Amino acid sequence: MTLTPQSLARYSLFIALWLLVWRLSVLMEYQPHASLWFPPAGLSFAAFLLLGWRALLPVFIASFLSTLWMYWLDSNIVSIQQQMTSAIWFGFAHIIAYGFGGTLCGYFLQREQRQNFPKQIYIFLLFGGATTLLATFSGIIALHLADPQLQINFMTTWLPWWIGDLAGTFVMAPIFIIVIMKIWPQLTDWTGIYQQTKAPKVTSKNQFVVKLLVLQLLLAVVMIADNSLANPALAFAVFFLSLPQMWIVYSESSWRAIVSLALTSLAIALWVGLLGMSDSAITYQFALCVIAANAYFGMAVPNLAQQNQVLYQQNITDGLTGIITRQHFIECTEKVLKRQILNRQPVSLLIFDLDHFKTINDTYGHSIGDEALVSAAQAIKKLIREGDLVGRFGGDEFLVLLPNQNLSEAEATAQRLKRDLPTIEVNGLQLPLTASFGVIEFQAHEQVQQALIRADDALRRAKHLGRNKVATAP
Ligand SMILES: Nc1nc2c(ncn2[C@@H]2O[C@H](COP(=O)(O)OP(=O)(O)OP(=O)(O)O)[C@@H](O)[C@H]2O)c(=O)[nH]1
Repeated sequence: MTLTPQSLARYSLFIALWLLVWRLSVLMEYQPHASLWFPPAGLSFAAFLLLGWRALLPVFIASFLSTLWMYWLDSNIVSIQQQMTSAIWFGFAHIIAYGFGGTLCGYFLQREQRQNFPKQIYIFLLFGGATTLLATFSGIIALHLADPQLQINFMTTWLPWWIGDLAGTFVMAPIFIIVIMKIWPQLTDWTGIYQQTKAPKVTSKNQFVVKLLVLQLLLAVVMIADNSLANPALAFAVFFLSLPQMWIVYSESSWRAIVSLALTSLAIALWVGLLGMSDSAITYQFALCVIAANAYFGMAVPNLAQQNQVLYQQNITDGLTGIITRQHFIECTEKVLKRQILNRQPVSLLIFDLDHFKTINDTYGHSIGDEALVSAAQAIKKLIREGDLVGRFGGDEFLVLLPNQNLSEAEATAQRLKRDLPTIEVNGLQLPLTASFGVIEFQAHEQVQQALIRADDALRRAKHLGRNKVATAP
């Protein structure tokens, strides 16, 4: 790693941000060694996730300085040597857990990029949960090593510690990932994760603010009720927050959903601090983690819907010619038939096959053959009416559905298409395409498959008649 003035400035900015976030968290300490909400955990996790081992030193320095800052804020006088020892132990405990968990999480997330968004979410949640748990244990061990005289009740310490780190990581790491990408814009590999989580439709800022207000109002009602009515079960009403949060997830961009989660988590911490509700703090933080995890899975839904749409389009479109596939043509035909039967209108079907197409392939090569197929499909698309349908039957055979045309009208259409088939240019030579056509009109209650068989018979007759002909079936 070469340290340029620019990278030095970036690392310094990161350390300053870490300390600022840390200061905000310790304001919400509700139990010795446990912040109600510990966003620096999210920042360290995000840093290792994106920067890998390059985050080791800056995270260590930030954690080291925060311990010294804590001693400075604390009125207890502790020797400088003791302060340094604690700072080193805490720094190590922090970087071991977050370095290991965050870097591994980053590795697995990058492997999954652009492929499976729900899988990326559970990788994030799994590693986030395990890393914060590891950080809790390594932190408590560091606490003991830093001052063996300190009486720590492990059983009452680990859960509030873990849940604070967990909330800080689950809720804040996604925001910090974006912040870190702003500090290190060259981390472009990661922008894909956010691009693919964009909701298809984004509402106005005002609508978003209204949703945020509803969320905050509901939180205020729960908090005040929990504080004023002597019923501990009321704290569980905080799970209702998942309703407005999911409303935001489904109707806003992922960025807004993430911002809303961060604001809610900050508001919960502030309310608990303001009303002195440390007894229910854990319930609120657990609820927040569950709401955040749900919200991330919810974000995958618009993304999956978009992917589905793309797959559906690929499924119904012929890759070469861009017209619809045989299967989709049949499905559309079934729908048209139902409508036309109701309206008592005729429907006709053409099937045509390019003449001596094999010779084109054999003489000029498959790419010229492909070009001929594309030209034929595009030309037919232009020659038919808006309500007509053209599809590829397979190979060099095409289908055209003609609603509101009876057999003689459809025959005339086939003659017109035959006449106007395109000419392709090969090595400066003009090569006119010709085709043979089979035409039928749907009979009452006739199934599409039966109609296709009749049209194919007519096509074969057109071929036998010498090609470049139109044959009809009665
Ligand atoms: N280039 C290209 N060729 C294809 C494609 N699909 C099928 N073919 C070829 O199209 C040819 C179809 O030939 P046929 O319809 O059996 O016969 P033909 O030479 O057109 O003769 P007639 O239909 O009897 O006039 C075969 O040589 C296939 O290999 C494709 O997507 N691209």
